Amino acid sequence: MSALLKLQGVHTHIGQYHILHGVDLEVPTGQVTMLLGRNGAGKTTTLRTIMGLWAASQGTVTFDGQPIAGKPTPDIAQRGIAYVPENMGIFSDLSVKENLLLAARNAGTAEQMDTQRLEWLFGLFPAVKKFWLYPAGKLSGGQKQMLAIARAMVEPRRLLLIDEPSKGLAPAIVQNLIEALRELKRTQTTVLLVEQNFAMAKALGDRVAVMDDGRVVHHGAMQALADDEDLQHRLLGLSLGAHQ
Ligand SMILES: Nc1ncnc2c1ncn2[C@@H]1O[C@H](COP(=O)(O)OP(=O)(O)OP(=O)(O)O)[C@@H](O)[C@H]1O
Repeated sequence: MSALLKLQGVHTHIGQYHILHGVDLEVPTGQVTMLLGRNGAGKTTTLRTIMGLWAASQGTVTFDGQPIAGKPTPDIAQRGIAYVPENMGIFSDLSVKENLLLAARNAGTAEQMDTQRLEWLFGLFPAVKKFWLYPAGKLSGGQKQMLAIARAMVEPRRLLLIDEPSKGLAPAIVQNLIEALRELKRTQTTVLLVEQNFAMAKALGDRVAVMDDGRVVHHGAMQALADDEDLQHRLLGLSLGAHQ
């Protein structure tokens, strides 16, 4: 399986702090790769470094065979990478429709949005259709996540980076989100998904990379980690049965 995205020996400094210490990571085409690890392990910094929001001080980032480290963020986005940050970047006062329109670079009105694509997104995220004319701020936490992901996908993308979509959501809502992302997975979109919720990771991941202290300390099949409670405990500090 070829890697759509590859990081080799990536170091990132934020000001005087040395945060990433040589990250090696491969994201295979058409699969969901989970990026796990304890708080502060460097997961968000890795996504931001891929997007060019932090500059890698050393190492290479290759997307579709082309080096992208050091390129400006709009250039990286233009190549087909979309980023859904943890705070989602939704405009609360604008309607769901307006939020989507803003993300559609080539559409000035809803009528100009690719209708087939819009229907596809409505199918994946029914809340987006249901609350089309509502202010986005009125949506629940789970619905906002779905809107944020729909925004990232309003134009065809080759790689989605999603940062902890389950954060702060009630378990029933997490379940809805898992269902929606399962649908997305069926479309073979390539996804790199940061998560702390192990149930979500198990439900969605094909591959997994685990970070600790600014490095990837484990990578492999998600199923192998899901089947190995000792390894989960060692890598993630999960107490047995927790987060399941
Ligand atoms: N803007 C910043 N300035 C200084 N240090 C930062 C900054 N952003 C992150 N860090 C530090 O970098 C380290 C990695 O943070 P990062 O957010 O990448 O971790 P994470 O694995 O995503 O964790 P979390 O799940 O808590 O978000 C942490 O020690 C954090 O305090």
